[in-house]
Amino acid sequence: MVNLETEPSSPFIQSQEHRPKSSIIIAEGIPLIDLTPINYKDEIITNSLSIEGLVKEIGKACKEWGFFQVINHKVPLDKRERIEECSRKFFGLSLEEKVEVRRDEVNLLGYFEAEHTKNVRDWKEIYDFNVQQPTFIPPSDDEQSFQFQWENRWPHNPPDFREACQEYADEVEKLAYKLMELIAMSLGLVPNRFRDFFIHNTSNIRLNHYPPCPYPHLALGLGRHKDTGVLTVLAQDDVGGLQVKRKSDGEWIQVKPIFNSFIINVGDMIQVWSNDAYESVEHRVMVNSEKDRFSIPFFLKPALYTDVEPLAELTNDRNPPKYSPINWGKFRTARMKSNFAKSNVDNLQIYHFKLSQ
Ligand SMILES: O=C(O)CCC(=O)C(=O)O
Ligand SMILES: [Fe+2]
Repeated sequence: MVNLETEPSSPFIQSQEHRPKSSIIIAEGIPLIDLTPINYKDEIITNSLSIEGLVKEIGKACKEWGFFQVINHKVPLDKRERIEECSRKFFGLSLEEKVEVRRDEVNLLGYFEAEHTKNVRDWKEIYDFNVQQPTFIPPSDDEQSFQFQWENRWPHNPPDFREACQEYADEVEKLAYKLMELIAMSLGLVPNRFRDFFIHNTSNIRLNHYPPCPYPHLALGLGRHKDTGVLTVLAQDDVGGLQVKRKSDGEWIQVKPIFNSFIINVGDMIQVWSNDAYESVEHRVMVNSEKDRFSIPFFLKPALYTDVEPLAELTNDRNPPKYSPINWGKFRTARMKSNFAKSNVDNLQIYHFKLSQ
């Protein structure tokens, strides 16, 4: 095991300003939203009084926090427990077995134990799979001759791993689409405004394992970052450690685990579509010296060929578009290339597409 106290050059060590403080703020926390009013089978939500209230709550949470928690979301608990169990079993395997499905330079799906965020190594191991298979790959153009591969790598153990992952993915994806309808309505758009962007989606699920760390004052499970996609639906266990940067004052606020709830956050692409009405907010994960922590984010992402730009309905002469179009496939490829290696250049961010006003 690495000793961070005696190895000041260890890749895990956060610079002074990014180390977690010993006093943590739990405060009021992010808004808690009850989704009971949405009765989703397959039909699009129809407007009613209770839905109007829900839409307002969601709009306010997206504006003020970029984060909220939901309960009564209809994702069956047994499916969530099944994937959580499979995740524990998979990470409990020997390293030799896990690296059989390890990520490589052309296919970034599978197991990985050496992720860096902002050039500092995270105290965690992960497993990624794509929700839609096969992933639709648009033909490459001259600018982008490099193509990543997108095939899931399923481990043999535990034997029901693949089934548990796919079953859970179906359920959590439905919830994400319902939330996108509510978010569309909160922006004054028709509920299905975003639907077409996801026909060939590149959404993925990540299993995160944060082992106990003897140096929680020096390292982070996951360094500060914003999610690049559209929307994240996160299942965290009861250990806690996720912190969100509060927009009002920049303080790091701990997100209290609530049994059978999901944490939802706005990603960079909603920020662009909404022309900054809803901003993607920084978050990070603290480690602790005693307990393993597990979490499972679902990242809703558009098709690779999507050009993401401020929506026409949300811009006008007084509020002109703040971004030039961002091609999701190119953006993602640039990010994935930079994720792989430690580098000193800042990776591609949406602010690089900001138009000067
Ligand atoms: O583990 C968590 O609570 C958060 C994970 C996260 O932010 C991410 O994987 O992007
Ligand atoms: Fe994140």
